[in-house]
Amino acid sequence: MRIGCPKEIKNHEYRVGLTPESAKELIVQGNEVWIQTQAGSGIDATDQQYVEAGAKIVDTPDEIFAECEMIVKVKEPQEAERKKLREGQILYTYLHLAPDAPQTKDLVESGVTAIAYETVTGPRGQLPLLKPMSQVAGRMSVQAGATALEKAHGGRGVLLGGVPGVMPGKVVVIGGGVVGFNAAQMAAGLGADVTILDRDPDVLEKVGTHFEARAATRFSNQANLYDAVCGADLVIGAVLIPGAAAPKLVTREMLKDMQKGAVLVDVAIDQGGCFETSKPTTHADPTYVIDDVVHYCVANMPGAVARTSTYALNNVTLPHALRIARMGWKKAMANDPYLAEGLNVHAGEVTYEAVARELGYEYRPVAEVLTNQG
Ligand SMILES: NC(=O)C1=CN([C@@H]2O[C@H](COP(=O)(O)OP(=O)(O)OC[C@H]3O[C@@H](n4cnc5c(N)ncnc54)[C@H](O)[C@@H]3O)[C@@H](O)[C@H]2O)C=CC1
Ligand SMILES: CC(=O)C(=O)O
Ligand SMILES: [Mg+2]
Repeated sequence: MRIGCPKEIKNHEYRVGLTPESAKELIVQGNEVWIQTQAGSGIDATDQQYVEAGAKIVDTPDEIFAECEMIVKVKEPQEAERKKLREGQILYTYLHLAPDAPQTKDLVESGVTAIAYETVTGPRGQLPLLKPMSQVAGRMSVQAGATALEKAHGGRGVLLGGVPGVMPGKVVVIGGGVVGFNAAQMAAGLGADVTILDRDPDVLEKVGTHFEARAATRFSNQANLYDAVCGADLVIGAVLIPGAAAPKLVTREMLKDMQKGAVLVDVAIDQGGCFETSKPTTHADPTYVIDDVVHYCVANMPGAVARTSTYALNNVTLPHALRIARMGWKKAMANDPYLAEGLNVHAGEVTYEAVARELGYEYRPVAEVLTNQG
């Protein structure tokens, strides 16, 4: 198979879909790999390293989108990239379609076969292709929140760990999954006063057992959320209903009762955000203030630590890429129901139920697509 990897074009996105090492694995298996010149510059991977791995360097994304059977990326295709997608082509990347009607429309109209990293599952229902980036974003969320809490950045002027004789900052983490767990680890490590809310009793048990006295756990209902959020210095939004738009758990109304200069970091922004007042921001201009509450809503947080993130991402995306290249996507999915969960759009139809429901498309189950000949 001819596989192409364009340079990412989202604001301050420095990751790359394929490292030179991953390109080499695909090439050793008999595939052709085309890399856009400078695609790896954000992680200091040179064109020469890709050439040594056996890849071909091409000048423009146009050549890649026109000639390659599978496109491997990191972020959802931007508008300019979507215009280049073709029927029958495989797009393998993060998509986050439920809150993104224009992207979904373009993918449907292009006829592309779009596999979303974030909805590929694992044997215990986990999201293994989302996990490493959630680990990164969870850890970064505390750094981002700590910076935003500084007075010069609009925050309350609170040091999360406090100092001897002064109370630490209060960190509230909504959602105790991968992002939430990693955020709590960082916050507790700094010595902050940490509370984790979730509505899944198993998650509450897991985080409660892990953190013991270093973090409190609370069931996520409206009363507990209100109480925790209004007393917080830093709130981290880390909820997920896989493939669906995030529920709005902190309303505009609640901001008025929050502390002046408190910070909301909405990691769930890629699924539309879990605070009513969230709107996507960029690394170039990451925060804005509403009702004296600082909002940080960067949708590609791991892009800022591109080196760590690219290698962590490639570790989990490459095995599936190798299988798709070896067998074709249909056979690879027929052999692996967890990969099949990743199919979001195929040949003009939406094949992921939560996305279809959210955006009003007819849902075409993947099983039907896979049994269809051709
Ligand atoms: N902004 C960024 O750069 C990045 C964003 N993310 C996003 O972060 C979000 C969280 O991802 P993960 O932690 O991997 O998901 P996860 O599935 O591991 O955890 C989500 C948790 O939210 C909980 N939850 C669901 N509804 C809830 C509610 N009403 N109240 C409290 N908890 C609730 C679930 O029980 C689960 O424990 C996703 O939207 C993901 O795409 C991930 C990586 C980077
Ligand atoms: C998961 C995601 O959206 C990211 O890593 O940018
Ligand atoms: Mg206020």
